[in-house]
Amino acid sequence: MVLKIDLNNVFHPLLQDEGLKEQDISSFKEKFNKAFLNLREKKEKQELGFFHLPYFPEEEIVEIEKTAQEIKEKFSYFVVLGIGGSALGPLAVHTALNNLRYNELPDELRGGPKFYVEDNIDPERMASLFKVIEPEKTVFNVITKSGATAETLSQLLIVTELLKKKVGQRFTDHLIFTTDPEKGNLRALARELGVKTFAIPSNVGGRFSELTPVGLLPAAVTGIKIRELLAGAREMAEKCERENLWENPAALAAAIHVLLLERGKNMAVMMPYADSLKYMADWYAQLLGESIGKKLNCRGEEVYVGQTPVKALGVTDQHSQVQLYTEGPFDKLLLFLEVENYRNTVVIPPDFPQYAELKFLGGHTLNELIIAEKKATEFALLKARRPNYTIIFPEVNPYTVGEFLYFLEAKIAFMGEYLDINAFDQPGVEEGKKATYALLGREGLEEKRQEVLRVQKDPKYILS
Ligand SMILES: O=P(O)(O)OC[C@H]1O[C@H](O)[C@H](O)[C@@H](O)[C@@H]1O
Repeated sequence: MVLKIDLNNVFHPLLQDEGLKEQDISSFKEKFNKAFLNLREKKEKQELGFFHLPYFPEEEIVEIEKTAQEIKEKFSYFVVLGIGGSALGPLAVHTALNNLRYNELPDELRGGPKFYVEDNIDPERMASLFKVIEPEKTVFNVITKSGATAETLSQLLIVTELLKKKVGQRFTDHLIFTTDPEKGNLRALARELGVKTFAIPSNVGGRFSELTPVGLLPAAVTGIKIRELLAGAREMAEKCERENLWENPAALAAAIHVLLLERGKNMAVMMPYADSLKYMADWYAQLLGESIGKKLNCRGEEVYVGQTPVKALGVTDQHSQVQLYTEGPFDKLLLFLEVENYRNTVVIPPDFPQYAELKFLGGHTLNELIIAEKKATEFALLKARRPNYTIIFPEVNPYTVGEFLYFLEAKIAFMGEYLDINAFDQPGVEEGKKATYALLGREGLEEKRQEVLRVQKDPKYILS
């Protein structure tokens, strides 16, 4: 049961000039050959670690499984403290593969402890977490690739104080760190305190790190078969090695994105028709947004390139955003996520004579209805000349999720090459980070603080 990628509605004649022709892909072959060789070289030189993650070392998998088992036996709550690439993957995979009401299930029906991913530092949210967990029965998995993210480290300080109050010097038994093997404050702290720590390979950036302990430990703790996730990723990795553009799913999808971007499709909507895949659109938003949104190309020229990620949910957003997608500006490429076999079937009862007008619904299942609505929306968009493509999950399971994650990561790597940009950095977020530290009074940033404060707000533009 493998993932399928249906590209019909990118090449369909009904799209007229809004779509692509097969010749467009043929004329892209030279770019592909160059990108393919570049990526292969970067892979061989160990510059791009995510390519190697499906082949994660056996001893590390065993260690993750062993730790997960110990956590399940000893703790009732597992809390991830992390943000961006250190939170979106764990949340997306958990939502995809565990029961949608996981935390509400009785203990015997859950795969592990209650699970929370605390990315935002909204004080109301943090305070409310402390109302539902019992710190003495909680393990906090602090995840940060850089080991330096202010939000995550603030959370660490907060939970350390809480734990010290509740369990005294044994507070380190309630912490697990996941961070760079060498660099950053968290690694230094781990050494000093003797906290159990997992490493994120140094050549893997945060948003590409789901198949490292960042995602694998939380997944294993909540009962997800991580070996299946990796096996799915391996199958996709092999496909993304194919040297023929038409047969290489990541390279082909990336070519489609870039060709359509050149024709003004500067927005990329991801619309899963499954609540379980809802947070995949959040994970993908970071992957696409941070990787492809760039001011400079690799030669230092100003290019201001990017494809704005848009998150939607089928069928919910049919009743909210689809009007815009069908009739608004011709600036979007849509990616649907379709599920062939949902893990549950719900029948719409057939015999309610008093509801005569609803007869056409009765006897079907919600499964048929949601699939029909997806196909109908896809058709309506096609008729409105809106290019779209679909990733089909025969079923949402660890194997297909592993394939899916790797496919999108490899697609982004190809897009970066085609566009001649560095898809693996995020210089645009540094200014804001520095300004935050400056406002909080960090040493050595007085000049920055003054600069931020000089940008005065004009009261005439503040209405109340
Ligand atoms: O994992 P961390 O180092 O804590 O980083 C968390 C996030 O921080 C940043 O703002 C970066 O732009 C993201 O790419 C990253 O995922």
